[in-house]
Amino acid sequence: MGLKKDLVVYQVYPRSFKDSNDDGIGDIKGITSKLDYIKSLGVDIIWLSPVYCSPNDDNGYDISDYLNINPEFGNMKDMNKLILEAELRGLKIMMDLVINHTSDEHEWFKKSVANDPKYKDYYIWRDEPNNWTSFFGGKAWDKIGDKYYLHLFSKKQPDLNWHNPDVMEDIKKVMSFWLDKGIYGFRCDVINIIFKSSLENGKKHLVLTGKEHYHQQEGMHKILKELRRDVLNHYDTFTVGETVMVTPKQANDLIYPENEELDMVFSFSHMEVDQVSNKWFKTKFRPKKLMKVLSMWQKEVYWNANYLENHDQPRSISRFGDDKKYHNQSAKMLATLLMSLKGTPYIYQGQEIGMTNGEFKTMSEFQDVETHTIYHVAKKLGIPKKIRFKMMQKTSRDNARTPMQWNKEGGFSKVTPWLKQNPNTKEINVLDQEQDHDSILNYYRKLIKIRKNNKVLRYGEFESVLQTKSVFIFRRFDKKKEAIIVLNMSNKEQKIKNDCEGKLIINNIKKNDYNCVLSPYEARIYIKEISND
Ligand SMILES: O=C(CO)[C@@H](O)[C@H](O)[C@H](O)CO[C@H]1O[C@H](CO)[C@@H](O)[C@H](O)[C@H]1O
Ligand SMILES: [Ca+2]
Repeated sequence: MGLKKDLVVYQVYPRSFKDSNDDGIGDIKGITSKLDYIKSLGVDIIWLSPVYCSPNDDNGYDISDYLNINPEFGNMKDMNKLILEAELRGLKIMMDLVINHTSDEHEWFKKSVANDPKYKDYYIWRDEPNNWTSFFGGKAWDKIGDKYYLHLFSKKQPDLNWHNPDVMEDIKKVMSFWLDKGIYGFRCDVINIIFKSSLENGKKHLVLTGKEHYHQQEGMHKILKELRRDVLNHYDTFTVGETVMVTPKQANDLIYPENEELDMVFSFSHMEVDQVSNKWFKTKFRPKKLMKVLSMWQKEVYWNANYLENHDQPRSISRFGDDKKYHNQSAKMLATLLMSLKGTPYIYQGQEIGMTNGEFKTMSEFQDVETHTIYHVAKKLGIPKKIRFKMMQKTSRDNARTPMQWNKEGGFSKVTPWLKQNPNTKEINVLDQEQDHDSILNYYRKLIKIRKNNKVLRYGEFESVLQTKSVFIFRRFDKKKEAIIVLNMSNKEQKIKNDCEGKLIINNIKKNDYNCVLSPYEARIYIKEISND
């Protein structure tokens, strides 16, 4: 995979990044206007969440035309300019490939409903639904005319029928279209559920009844091999799969080079350390659980796609850190963790300045389809109003989607944004942090530079050294060098047995003496030569 392993990815959620035409919605010209900022972070690839035509039932993850740009975000000319201007700055663009489903307003679905001979089997139709349930809660089937169609997400996101070779051919054309435009690769949305082996009833579960019939099926591997052989291998590409409920073994099956499928996958185990049974039932965060899960994936998986945030998860500082008293220290501690793990690091917009969860006061302030459908399910389950609203405040994906905070006033748009801006933009914003040498933003820049200048942090093996209730120490090593990463993941001072050896190359708390007492959320990286005598 060569140099791909060196690259750092920055995820942009276009709707919330930068509005260039004062309609309160982020757009492509807005992203182009911030390319110098993105470049200044030291990242190499921009992952763009969907910018294709979409009725926005699921904010673009419901695509009605794969070959055209959502007018809310601009047009193809704007997109070509973004690709060109990025290239001029040595930045690559990765698109979101959403091929488990389309929008119900996509031509293919309209023709399928109309029983057009070519398209009638582009989707999954049945006379009677089975008992499968949707990722967004509720049943996974809806009726049009006398037939039911499957939708594992919202009812406006009908699943494509991947048993149909015409679907494969059309998706190959979509991928080639964008690669011919100079796109560097794809983040493949829920790619390990696209092949439904059978439509039998599933074993009943609180969430995702039926998953055994579509999760990680053999047919999926065949599809990925064909897309690799017939499209991706004809270009220099980078692919990462979003693979829900994946195990380390299943991840390796998808990414081992000899399998010719994907370069890496996003797993979810570390995103489930503060919940019971599903993401809506949150529990107290115990750092040791995160240490354990991350260490297991570091040890068992060929190459990891490391992330702590994305557009579907609440902000990491509000989950795993302290977004008040120790905002600066804990954001930097989490940054040190992310950039020191073995694998490709993904930074989500706003994470580099320590953006926190949103400040939603009423359900009407939430825009996310999943938040509203789950709130409805919680109501039907008899969960009291106050509790179910608190659940949404903690778990809603909108926590990650509040407008990017460019300055004290916000700076995302001159008009009221599509989603409530977090008033703490007064304290947490790019402009202030640009000018503050000790800011989270400048700490991320230092970390990314250190990772680029230290091969051991990019390719070194991983070994966990210490995991206590609060302290995580691990090492990265190769034949010549060793890096020791020391993290206090708690808001209390912690003592570690012995002083760390080697040269201290970065730390997040200014002190006179870096001894074996770690301040709250303290982080350190030491590097030392390995002597072979
Ligand atoms: O976050 C999730 C799992 O905990 C789910 O909400 C999410 O639906 C799942 O991970 C799949 O996400 C992807 O596909 C969805 C359907 O396209 C889209 O809503 C998400 O934004 C996307 O990341
Ligand atoms: Ca706009």
